[in-house]
Parts: sequence; C-alpha cells; structure tokens
Amino acid sequence: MIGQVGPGPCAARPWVAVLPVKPFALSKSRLQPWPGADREELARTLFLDTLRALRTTDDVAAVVVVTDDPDATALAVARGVLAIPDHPRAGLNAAILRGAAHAQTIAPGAPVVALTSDLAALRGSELSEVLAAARDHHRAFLADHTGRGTTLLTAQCPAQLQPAFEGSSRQRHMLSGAWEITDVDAHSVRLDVDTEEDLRIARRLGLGPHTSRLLAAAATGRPR
Ligand SMILES: Nc1nc2c(ncn2[C@@H]2O[C@H](COP(=O)(O)OP(=O)(O)OP(=O)(O)O)[C@@H](O)[C@H]2O)c(=O)[nH]1
Ligand SMILES: C=C(OP(=O)(O)O)C(=O)O
Repeated sequence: MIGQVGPGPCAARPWVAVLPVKPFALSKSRLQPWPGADREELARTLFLDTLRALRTTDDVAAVVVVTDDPDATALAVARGVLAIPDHPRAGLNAAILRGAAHAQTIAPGAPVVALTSDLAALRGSELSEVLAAARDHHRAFLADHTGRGTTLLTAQCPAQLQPAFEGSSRQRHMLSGAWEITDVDAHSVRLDVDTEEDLRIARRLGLGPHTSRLLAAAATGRPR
C-alpha cells in the first residue's frame, strides 16, 4: 500500500521541494489586513520567509516554485530558484502535480516534498526533522496547526504524490493511505498563516525576517 513503512526505490536522495504560490493579490482572503500592511504584502513576505527557510534546509537540494504571479517568479529567480508557470490555472493540487512532474525532470529519482507557501515561522531544522520522519514512508504528510488541514506532503517517487490539499485535507491524505507524521512537534512546519490569529501565533513562535520587517515597518509607518 502506498504510505506503508519501507523506503521506495527513489529513497535516500536529497529532496526537491515544490512550492505552489497563488498570485499575491488574490491570496489570503481570510487574513484581515494588518494595521499598516495589506494582504498582498503579507502574502509576499509569507512566501519569502517560506522560501528562505527551505533554501537553508540541508536535505532540500532544489525548490520548484509554481506560480502565475510575475512578482513571485521574479523573487524566486532573483534567489536562483526555479519558477514554472501555473498553466492552465487549475487549482492548488494541479499546481503541485505540475511542480512534482517538473521535479522529476530536473532531479530524476529524487523524493519530493510539497509545502504551502505561507509558513511564516518555518525553521529549516524542524523541516529537516519532518523530512527525516517522512523518509521511511512512500507517502507522508504533516497536519497543520488546526488539525484540519495539511501543510506538507511527501512522496519518495514524485509520480505517487497524490496531493489532496484544501479544506479538510488531513482526513483526505489519511484516507488516501499517506502516513501521518505525528512523532515530531515541528510547530513551525505546521503553522500555515491564514488568519490574523495565525499571524499572532507565528509572531510568538518567531517570524521569518521578511514578515518580521514588514510588521515592524507597518507599526512605525516606515517605508519598506
Ligand atoms: N500555484 C498555485 N498555488 C496555490 C493555488 N491555490 C493556493 N495556492 C497556494 O497554496 C497555499 C495554500 O493556499 P490557501 O491558504 O488555501 O489559499 P490562500 O489564497 O493563500 O488563502 P485564502 O484566500 O484564505 O484561501 C498558499 O501558499 C497558496 O499560495 C493555486 O491555484 N495555484
Ligand atoms: C490548503 C490547505 O489549507 P488552507 O486552505 O486552510 O490554508 C490545506 O490544509 O490543505
């Protein structure tokens, strides 16, 4: 069964991360504008902090950003990260599948990890712990901090990823046979920022520098 214990044939290689990014201007509809910082700016810094942490994670060899946003594309490319278009725009799971297929072309046989791009407090060390736990399973996932959704899904072979994100995705990933990673806390990997309360929690946990600077500038009215 997919998800059972035991490494698949593609195991023991560094990971390729797939990072789907919705156009910033259309993102974060549940996030009330923070005083002095609008949703679009926040969506951008959440992405930048997620990407920054990913690039400092030892066992992540490459990142594939999937987006239709020229700004997100430029920010990725400026950091030496590959960005591919999200065409035809068919939603989050289709974007992840596109990214996973592309991962196979740039690193054949490498395992793949798909994450949401709103992990504002993400720490590379915690992501490494999660990836180490995922290594023993063909497919694995991590529930988000609410216990309803998913922030991360892995597959040793990208063709087996079967992403079922959005809404109650924890249950869908469980029912699909993916292994739920429960033996690591990894608060920063579970914390997707959708609401103002999530942003407050991320602030307490330790925001990445981009969102941190944005909120600091917003508080003082300084330009950023
Ligand atoms: N490429 C791509 N990424 C997506 C798409 N939909 C969502 N995402 C990304 O997937 C992650 C989870 O998205 P959501 O939290 O469901 O959506 P959101 O627009 O960020 O927030 P809401 O407006 O509150 O739903 C975010 O990092 C989004 O940027 C899509 O259609 N294409
Ligand atoms: C995309 C997801 O979450 P949300 O839409 O709540 O951010 C998910 O949990 O699969």
